[in-house]
Amino acid sequence: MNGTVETKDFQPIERLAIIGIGLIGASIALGARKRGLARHIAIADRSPTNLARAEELGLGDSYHAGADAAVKDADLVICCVPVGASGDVAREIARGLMPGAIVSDVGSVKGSVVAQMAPHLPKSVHFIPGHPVAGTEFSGPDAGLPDLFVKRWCILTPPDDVDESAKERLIGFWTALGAMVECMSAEHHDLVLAITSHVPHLIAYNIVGTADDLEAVTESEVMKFSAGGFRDFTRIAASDPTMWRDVFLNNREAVIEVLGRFTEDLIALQRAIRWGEGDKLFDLFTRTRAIRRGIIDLGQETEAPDFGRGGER
Ligand SMILES: NC(=O)C1=CN([C@@H]2O[C@H](COP(=O)(O)OP(=O)(O)OC[C@H]3O[C@@H](n4cnc5c(N)ncnc54)[C@H](O)[C@@H]3O)[C@@H](O)[C@H]2O)C=CC1
Ligand SMILES: O=C(O)C(=O)Cc1ccc(O)cc1
Repeated sequence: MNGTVETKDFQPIERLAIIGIGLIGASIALGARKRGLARHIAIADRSPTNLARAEELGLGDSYHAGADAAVKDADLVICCVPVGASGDVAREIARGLMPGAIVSDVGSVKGSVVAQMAPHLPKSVHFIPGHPVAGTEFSGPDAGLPDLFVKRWCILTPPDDVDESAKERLIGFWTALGAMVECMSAEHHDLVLAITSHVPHLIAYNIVGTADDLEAVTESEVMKFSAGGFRDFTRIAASDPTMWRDVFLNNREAVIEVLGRFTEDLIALQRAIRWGEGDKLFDLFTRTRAIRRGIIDLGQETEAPDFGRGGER
């Protein structure tokens, strides 16, 4: 366990309930413990194996097979399950929630999570969905990292009539975990993430599948001659199948919109290669190089730790 880090100006949460103790739930638990952000961390998971492992790792203070027991008296509840399970969790916790509690989540899709959860939650709680844009290709409680969110964005999608003090409290929590917070609508989030995360993951799954299906190239050749680009795709394509199945099924519209644009642009590139239009290729590659350099100038590539590789085990 890492030592406690002083976090100024954040009044600790009395009882933090984490529902789903996988990569993200465990990283929140470890990060909150390290920084003294919660007096009691209650953990629930429907997998007895993951719950037992969380207890072995000492991720929390109490462990519950049922989410309803974990949320009792909790002032902050964070749902950290695959997005397709959000509705089930909301239904399960609804009756146990304390009036005035903040209920949030970490799902990679927001519109569908709101549609699944909001109808079940009592009006007496503050529902403020969230998404830390940080992760790795690993899953389960062993994958948790206390500094996963440091210098990473966390997007919140508060409703228009959000209680401002509840919103500030949640922003304070994520900031104390080391994240930078930005608010936007759920719909906008889903479009932005479709292009920056969801479609890139789909491309990785597809190219690794295509390589695996190529009869003329053996699997050992793929492994042996993987140059940098392909290796990066294989890391992404090792991401959790349940989580990513749920992402695509729950962000259908935005993913299909972005895929349509992507396919058109790919066909244009195919044409340029077929007809030897080197200028077109050169112009695009020049434009994309500038985008990468812009990301580095923003400090998002050099300063943030590379958990993708560092966390490999
Ligand atoms: N993996 C990543 O890099 C990132 C994931 N996310 C989002 O975080 C959420 C969790 O992802 P991970 O932590 O990676 O997944 P994970 O697979 O590591 O953990 C999910 C946990 O939820 C539990 N669970 C599933 N259904 C449940 C239910 N109905 N009740 C209680 N527990 C249940 C599972 O047993 C498992 O322990 C997902 O919604 C994902 O979209 C967000 C940012 C990054
Ligand atoms: O491992 C990677 O490269 C990721 O992209 C991690 C990730 C996965 C899902 C998210 O919603 C946010 C971050």
